[in-house]
Amino acid sequence: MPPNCASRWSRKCTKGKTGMRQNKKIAITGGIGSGKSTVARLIAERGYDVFSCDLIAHEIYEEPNVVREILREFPDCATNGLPDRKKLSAAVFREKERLRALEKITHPAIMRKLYARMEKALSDPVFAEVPLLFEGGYQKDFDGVIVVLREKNARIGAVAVRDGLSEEEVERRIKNQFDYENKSIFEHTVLYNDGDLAKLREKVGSVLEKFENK
Ligand SMILES: CC(C)(COP(=O)(O)OP(=O)(O)OC[C@H]1O[C@@H](n2cnc3c(N)ncnc32)[C@H](O)[C@@H]1O)[C@@H](O)C(=O)NCCC(=O)NCCS
Ligand SMILES: Nc1ncnc2c1ncn2[C@@H]1O[C@H](COP(=O)(O)OP(=O)(O)OP(=O)(O)O)[C@@H](O)[C@H]1O
Repeated sequence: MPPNCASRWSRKCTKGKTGMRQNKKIAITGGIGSGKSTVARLIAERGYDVFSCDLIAHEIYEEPNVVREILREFPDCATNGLPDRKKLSAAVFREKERLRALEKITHPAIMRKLYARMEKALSDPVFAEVPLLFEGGYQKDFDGVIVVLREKNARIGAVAVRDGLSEEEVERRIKNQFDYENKSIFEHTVLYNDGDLAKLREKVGSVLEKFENK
């Protein structure tokens, strides 16, 4: 089924106070390499609209306002007058304060774009992959949250291979993320990515049933 096709879902969008269509918004989150994008793809395959903050995070580097602010805050991370992702990455993942400064610029721009897209989405529910949901306190803006959990060594190995990073570089990113292993996440829908892709597909099916029947 093509993405954006909501026709097979019997659930109709409800109307809010403004009379505007209101679709239920579900965030997909989890640590680096946990399988968020894979889960997002499996959900999209079933015809739901699914957005990705990772993709939007790349798009905003085309926005003149964002570029200007990043260059002002990180003049040492430019190449040919534009923000250089490699230099930024080397700077921010080593120093929490610099990461917070970058996020202060990027997160509002990312979330603005995401909310605008979700408002226009056709499917109900609509999903969004939001890697830094808890770090940014954005969970309150969603009607539901799916937390994808995967064993740490499997995450590190998969990301190192996928992105050509060293295991130390992956661990550095994990250290800057929400501690899914020690924090209470069990009020949300937890999806354990602890098997092969077929098993994950099955689990995604069960989770979707839960949201369809709510
Ligand atoms: C620092 C940047 C330039 C590094 O770019 P690079 O191309 O090397 O990595 P990329 O963007 O593909 O991210 C790879 C992975 O790193 C992790 N990561 C990215 N940003 C962050 C962050 N702010 N905190 C912790 N982990 C992060 C994510 O798991 C992500 O999937 C870039 O990640 C960035 O602009 N980050 C700030 C925007 C942001 O917070 N993005 C997260 C999605 S909401
Ligand atoms: N159950 C699984 N079986 C085999 N490979 C998997 C499984 N889940 C995820 N992977 C692989 O692990 C890697 C990381 O998964 P994915 O990209 O979905 O994670 P992510 O949480 O979106 O990562 P990031 O935070 O870096 O964006 C990918 O190469 C993916 O194909």
